[in-house]
Formats: sequence, C-alpha cells, structure tokens
Amino acid sequence: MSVRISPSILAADFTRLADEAAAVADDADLLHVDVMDNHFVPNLTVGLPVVESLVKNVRLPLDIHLGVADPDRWAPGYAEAGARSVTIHAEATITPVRTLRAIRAAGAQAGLALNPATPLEPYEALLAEADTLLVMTVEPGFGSQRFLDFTLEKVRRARRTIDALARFGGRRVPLWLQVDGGVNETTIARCAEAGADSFVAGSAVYAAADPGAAVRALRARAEDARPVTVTAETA
Ligand SMILES: O=C(CO)[C@@H](O)[C@H](O)COP(=O)(O)O
Ligand SMILES: [Co+2]
Repeated sequence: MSVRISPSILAADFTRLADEAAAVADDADLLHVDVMDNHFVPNLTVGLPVVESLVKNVRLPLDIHLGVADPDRWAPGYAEAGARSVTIHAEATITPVRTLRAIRAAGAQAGLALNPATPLEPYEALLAEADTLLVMTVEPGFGSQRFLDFTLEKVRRARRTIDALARFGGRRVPLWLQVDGGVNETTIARCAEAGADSFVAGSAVYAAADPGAAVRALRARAEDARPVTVTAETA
C-alpha cells in the first residue's frame, strides 16, 4: 500500500457514526477518531466508550488521534480497546517513550503528533519508538480549517529524516508520515509531493455527496503526486 487515507469522523454525523463509517469502508484504509478533552484543545468530542463501540461495529481499523492533555494516562486504554493506531501529542506527553511503548505493547501502532509550531528536531530520537509521525497542518481542535502552508517544510524535513532512518538506521517497520487538517483534493497533492504518505481528511470526505468517491479521488491525487522512490532496482 503506497498511501493511506483516513477519513475523520469529526466531520461526520455523530448520530449515525456506524453508517458514516460504512460509507467509506470499501475505500478508506483507516477511520480517524479525534478524541478531544476541552483541555489540550478547546473542543470536546468522544471518549473511550464510543471508541469501544466503534471497534465492535465498524469494519475499518481505527486511527485514534488523542487531542487530550494527559495522553500518558489515556493512550494505553485505546490500544487495549482494539484501535489499530493511537497517536499522542508531543506537546502533551510527559513520558513519551513509556507511552509509545505501552501503545505498542498493547498491540497497536504508536503515533507521535506535532502541532504546526512544534519543530521536528527535538523529537527525531523518538521516531524509533513510533509507527506514525503526524504533522498537524492546522491547529488541532476543529475540522474545516484552512491548511497552513508553512507546515509543508516540516513534512519535507520529516520525509528526509524518515528515509535516512530506513536507509542508514536499519529500520525495518514502516514509519508513516501523516498529515491532518485542511487536506482536500488540492492540498493532498502538495502534501504527497512533500513526502507524506498517510492522509487524514474530514470535511473533504464527509461534506461530499458521495464520501466513498471522495476517498477514491483523494487517493488518486495523492498517488499521482507521490515522488518516485529511487531504489536499487530502479537506479
Ligand atoms: O485533528 C483534527 C482537527 O484537530 C482533524 O482530524 C480534523 O478532523 C480534520 O478535519 P478537516 O480539516 O479535514 O476538515
Ligand atoms: Co485528527
């Protein structure tokens, strides 16, 4: 799989979550769930009980984005509930290594998220503990915000760092480079060109008349825009 598309249910109808998930189940790779606690971000969404129900009733693996003030307390529980991936924010965690390891130990992929103004460099050493690096392309908290262009430079740097880890660091498992916020048919191509391979899209999917078709269109745009990787075979 060269790219992953993860529709965000923040833009879905919360009274019909199972149906909204089913609408993208044939086309998406993951279902993105923004857990927000009104402390780390000024918004309040869903918590563990809703995620436990989604795990039981939704075909897609869940991609949990913890926009909470105390991810060290909460993250392992989401992994134990059966989420495929649990992402914590660098700005909120006090014990990132312990929490990323706890997520993995519970059988989920571990993600580390950086807000738009948070630099990558202080967190590079942590990438060995992570399966996903999430570069936020808006300030977290709300859907339908405008994509922040300046975040693309961090995506480019992150791509160089991740490729170097794969080439010289002996890393074997993939490290996804995810973007989240303002991702639509135009901005997804710019993110893919910059090196992202995992894309969260809320309003671009759920405001569309046909959410499944919107996912297919986003995937096609991302795949077309991905840089060609030069391997030993193609060089
Ligand atoms: O984490 C967040 C917002 O904090 C996102 O996952 C949003 O849900 C993305 O929504 P769009 O910008 O794609 O509408
Ligand atoms: Co999110």
